[in-house]
Amino acid sequence: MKLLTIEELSLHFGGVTALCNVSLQVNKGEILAIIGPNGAGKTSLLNCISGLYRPSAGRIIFQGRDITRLPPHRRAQLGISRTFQNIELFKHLSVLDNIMLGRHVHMRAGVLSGGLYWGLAQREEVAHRRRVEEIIDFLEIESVRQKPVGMLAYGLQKRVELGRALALEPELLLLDEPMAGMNAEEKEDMARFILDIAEEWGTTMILIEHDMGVVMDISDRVVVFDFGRKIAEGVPAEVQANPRVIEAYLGQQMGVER
Ligand SMILES: Nc1ncnc2c1ncn2[C@@H]1O[C@H](COP(=O)(O)OP(=O)(O)OP(=O)(O)O)[C@@H](O)[C@H]1O
Repeated sequence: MKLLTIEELSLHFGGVTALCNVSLQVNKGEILAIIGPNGAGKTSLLNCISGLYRPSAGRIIFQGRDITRLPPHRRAQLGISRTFQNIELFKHLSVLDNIMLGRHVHMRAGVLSGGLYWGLAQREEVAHRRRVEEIIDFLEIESVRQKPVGMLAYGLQKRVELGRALALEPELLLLDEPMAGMNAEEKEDMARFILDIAEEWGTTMILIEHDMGVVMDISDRVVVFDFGRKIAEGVPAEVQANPRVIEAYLGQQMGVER
């Protein structure tokens, strides 16, 4: 079953073509990896899906609904959540509070109604906290839950960012290089969490990743970008053996000049 359909998407920045006529489909429950050289358009695609960028042409259909013109917060309400290439957290706030912020789309009691109907606001707060605690347990960060995020090691901060994105209870989770800058052990942990999210919650994920070992291990399908165009897609083994992909990207990764 299709969760997301991208139809002939293009995105231009002045004379730069970030995306050119890209079409792809994402099935419900799958882990789709996006790979390609630097500047290929991978982050631009995620930005178009989350609503940060408005495409120059094309359509984005999520759960049968055209979301191309919806602002980011409406897409979040529909169940699209993301992490960023560079960690976007409030460094001085605790792990718990940062993840709690990810619940905002589910909060009904605003400041005013919270004051008027204190009971409702309090009940809501308790329910949200319970959910956040579950996520903290799931990500195995109980021991640092009260610590300011800025004090944590980089790998743990990345995990907190994943927690904030999960707090939205997304249908579709967009992960922009979730393992960038991590050591082997941290990468292994992150890979395990991604697989567990898919298994426990059935969350569909699109992930940008440069580490081919990780891509091969955890993704159901791989889409390859080069110069803003989709140049290949398929199951990991298929893509890895594709001569065009080897020329554009994998050869480069293995130290072969383009
Ligand atoms: N906000 C922007 N303004 C101008 N140009 C941009 C902007 N965002 C992206 N681009 C350009 O669009 C092209 C695609 O960039 P994008 O960041 O999507 O590539 P990428 O595949 O994610 O690269 P990387 O692996 O380095 O993150 C690049 O040429 C980039 O310079």
